[in-house]
Amino acid sequence: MTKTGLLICSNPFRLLRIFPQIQCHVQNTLYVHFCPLPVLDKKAVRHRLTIIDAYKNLNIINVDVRILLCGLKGTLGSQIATKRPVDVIFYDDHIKSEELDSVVSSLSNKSPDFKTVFVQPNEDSDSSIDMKENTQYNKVESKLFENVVLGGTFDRLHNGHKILLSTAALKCTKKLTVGVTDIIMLKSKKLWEIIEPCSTRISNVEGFLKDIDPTLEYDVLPIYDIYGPTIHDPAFEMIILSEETMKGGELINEKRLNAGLQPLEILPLPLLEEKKSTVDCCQEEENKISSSNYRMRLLGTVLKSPQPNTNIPATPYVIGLTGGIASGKSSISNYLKELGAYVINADTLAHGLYDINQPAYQPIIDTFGSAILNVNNEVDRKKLGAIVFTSKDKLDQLNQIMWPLILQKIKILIESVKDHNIVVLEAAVLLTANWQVHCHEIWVSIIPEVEAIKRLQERNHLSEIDSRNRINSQPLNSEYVKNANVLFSTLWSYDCTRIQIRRAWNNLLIRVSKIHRFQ
Ligand SMILES: CC(C)(COP(=O)(O)OP(=O)(O)OC[C@H]1O[C@@H](n2cnc3c(N)ncnc32)[C@H](O)[C@@H]1O)[C@@H](O)C(=O)NCCC(=O)NCCS
Ligand SMILES: Nc1ncnc2c1ncn2[C@@H]1O[C@H](COP(=O)(O)OP(=O)(O)OP(=O)(O)O)[C@@H](O)[C@H]1O
Repeated sequence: MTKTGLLICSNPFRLLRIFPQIQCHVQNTLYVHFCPLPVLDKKAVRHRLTIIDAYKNLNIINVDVRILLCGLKGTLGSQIATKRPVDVIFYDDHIKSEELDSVVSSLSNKSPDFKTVFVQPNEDSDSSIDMKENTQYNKVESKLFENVVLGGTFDRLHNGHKILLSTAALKCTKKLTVGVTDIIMLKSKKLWEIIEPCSTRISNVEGFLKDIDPTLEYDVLPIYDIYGPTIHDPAFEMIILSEETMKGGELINEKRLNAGLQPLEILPLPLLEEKKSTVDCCQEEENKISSSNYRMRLLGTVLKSPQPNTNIPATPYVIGLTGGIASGKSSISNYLKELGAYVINADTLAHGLYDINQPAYQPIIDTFGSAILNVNNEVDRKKLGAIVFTSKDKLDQLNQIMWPLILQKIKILIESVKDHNIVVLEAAVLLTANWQVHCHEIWVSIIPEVEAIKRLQERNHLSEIDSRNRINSQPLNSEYVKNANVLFSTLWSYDCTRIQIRRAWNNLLIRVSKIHRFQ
């Protein structure tokens, strides 16, 4: 298995018959270079369109495919400068030996021990229509523009993004501007908390573009509204949009006209559909290839590797499960219990401490007065909640009494666990109380604030204001996510929650068994 491959292909229409032959030999990146095609004839235009079909059908390979544009554009200069060093050069049976030699010598970034490997397409027939021409794209005429612009979020660059960017680069002859949405524009998106930082997305877009076509000038910049620079710059001539963002294109042109600028020519591209797998995939995923689907698939996986915690015993392995109010922690720990974990619930421990004769009883009366008792002289948690969730000082006072007592109970319980390897410590206050130091890893559940309010109104019969007060007494989702080794969201169906938990549990068992093997 090699990290990076370069496939020299004689004809874009043969790609799909060649890919299966080489996918098992490449681990990370596969560059594709087409031997130069005649420029500006009808066939060349069709070949350009084939890029769309190629990326569309390449989901089968789990590698980062990058189709180099120099062969298609006829702009091959003296060098093919890939960002990553090429370990293997594959070439098909129509590539002449002098063409192979020419590409090998013009490839500037090769591993010292690179190899060349001949690939025979899958079947013997020499059909050149392996990828059916997509009539949808035949409307795209061959007109080229000096200055092209497009925008997007570009989280975790996928084939849909690659089509947009490649089409823009193919239509462009001088400067390509890409607006990348800043995080402030994204807070209504699904799982926005794990969208890559804007700087990472910018550098990924720039890196991809420079890789596929180093001959153009690029300006990849953050944007803070849907317009970015499009409404001020007279130089822009064309904008590439996906079907979903057509409305944005119309708004841009309205503003341009109002500012006395030429409207942009609009090239809309259809969204790429994605076939859903029936296992290990939430049915709520979107039918198109999308970054939100990618983010959903990260739920239950390790987002950040846990660092060994040598301050606590290796066994039992303690997972701190936390997240905002009503984020589904109890549902998650119930399922983890079914899977074999020992669950400690900090809320339940706290409740027990309020009983008459238990250590919190008297300090609570001393601090909050006997008005918080009910007719049976028991602590009325509803009354206490109404006081502490509307006053930060009061909540701090309660925490100062309760947290050391709860922690004492937690430690005793963890020490007493004999017949379980994995303990789940469920606590909304895990991070604020600094109890993560008693855990080996942190698992976090998040839901959007509107959903938390809805659940608190339904489950706890709280008013919207009381719900907000409770939410505001806890860290923001983004704060929880920063600390998460594994992330869940219970925003969708119970089935979807279970898929995430099974994924996390299966991975956890592998991690834990490795740790125990090395002891
Ligand atoms: C204030 C109290 C009496 C309200 O009791 P009530 O039965 O209405 O709520 P319950 O205990 O089930 O808590 C529900 C949720 O409120 C949130 N919450 C509870 N305590 C806190 C706190 N100190 N800070 C922030 N959020 C909290 C959590 O999301 C919790 O899951 C109770 O929550 C409490 O004793 N809190 C202080 C002790 C504590 O920190 N417990 C939480 C351990 S995770
Ligand atoms: N897909 C889902 N997975 C889990 N819980 C869900 C889901 N959909 C809705 N819920 C509901 O969300 C509510 C909150 O769940 P749960 O009680 O597990 O949250 P919690 O984080 O433990 O709350 P608290 O912070 O109050 O202890 C419950 O009423 C639960 O039924």
